[in-house]
Amino acid sequence: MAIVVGTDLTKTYNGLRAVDNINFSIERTECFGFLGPNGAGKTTVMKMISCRSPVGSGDIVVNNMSVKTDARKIKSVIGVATQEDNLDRDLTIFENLAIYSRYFDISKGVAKKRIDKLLGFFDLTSKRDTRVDELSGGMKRKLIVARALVNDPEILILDEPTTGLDPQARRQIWDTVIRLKSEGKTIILTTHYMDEAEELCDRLALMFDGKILEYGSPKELIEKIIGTNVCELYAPDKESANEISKTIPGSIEQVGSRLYIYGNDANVLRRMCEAATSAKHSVRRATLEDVFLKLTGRGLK
Ligand SMILES: Nc1ncnc2c1ncn2[C@@H]1O[C@H](COP(=O)(O)OP(=O)(O)OP(=O)(O)O)[C@@H](O)[C@H]1O
Repeated sequence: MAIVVGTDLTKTYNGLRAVDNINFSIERTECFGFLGPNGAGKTTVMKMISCRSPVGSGDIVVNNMSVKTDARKIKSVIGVATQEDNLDRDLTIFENLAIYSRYFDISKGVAKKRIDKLLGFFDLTSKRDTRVDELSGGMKRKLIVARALVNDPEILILDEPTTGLDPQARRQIWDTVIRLKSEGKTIILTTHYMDEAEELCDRLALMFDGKILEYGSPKELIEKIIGTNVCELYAPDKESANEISKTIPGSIEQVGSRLYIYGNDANVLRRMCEAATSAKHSVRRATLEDVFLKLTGRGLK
């Protein structure tokens, strides 16, 4: 059953259509991702879902309530881990969480129990009384996610949860998302990392220039738009890539001197490239990055 439904959603900033007539439906307890490059409109959608920015036109219904009329109630069922670090740097981890819990009128006793549980869950108990200033980037990010859970929301929004983190801290956030999902939370996340989207998301909306280009599970999207494999071919220059592309049948994308040749059978792809040119090439499994490249002519970065 859908828990969040966006219909004909548009948002314009000074004439710029940051979100351009999109439709989406997020199921209860799934992890749904908005994947797209910088400026695609992902954060703007998150702000509208969480009632932090009014919808331009169209509507979003959360738990059968419209963001236009029921913002207060919707805010009580959503937790938001924002992209920017807006923690209070002079306060400790515990104080940051305790202050936040007051916005939701949670009694001191309940808040303390919930915070202690969250600190355990996020492996931050030993840092309970440490000031935010003294935490690593990964710990701060975990604290931002923990803070989003203080009101025990049904829906957790994670806006670019791992941008700028090292691989180990990234993995910790991923494990946390997987655990929260298994506990029944609905998770909505934005990312421009295709590996993150593939690892965490049950379904995805691929966003570009304010629009949703495609919608589905990572596997469905890859199979539908690319197939199973990609041969990446490195021509000496753009002109020769152009010439080579004319001799290879099938679905091809060119970016400068590089050709991306799509197909299902790795051996067929390899033989096709070998027959066409002596230029260096390699065959690998298709990814969401390939899907983006094919749909937009550019990558996610
Ligand atoms: N408050 C604002 N005022 C004016 N323009 C805005 C505002 N917020 C976002 N925009 C513009 O809207 C577009 C979409 O921005 P948004 O932050 O939603 O994209 P994004 O996909 O989340 O990008 P990123 O990955 O960089 O966070 C961009 O062109 C951005 O400059």
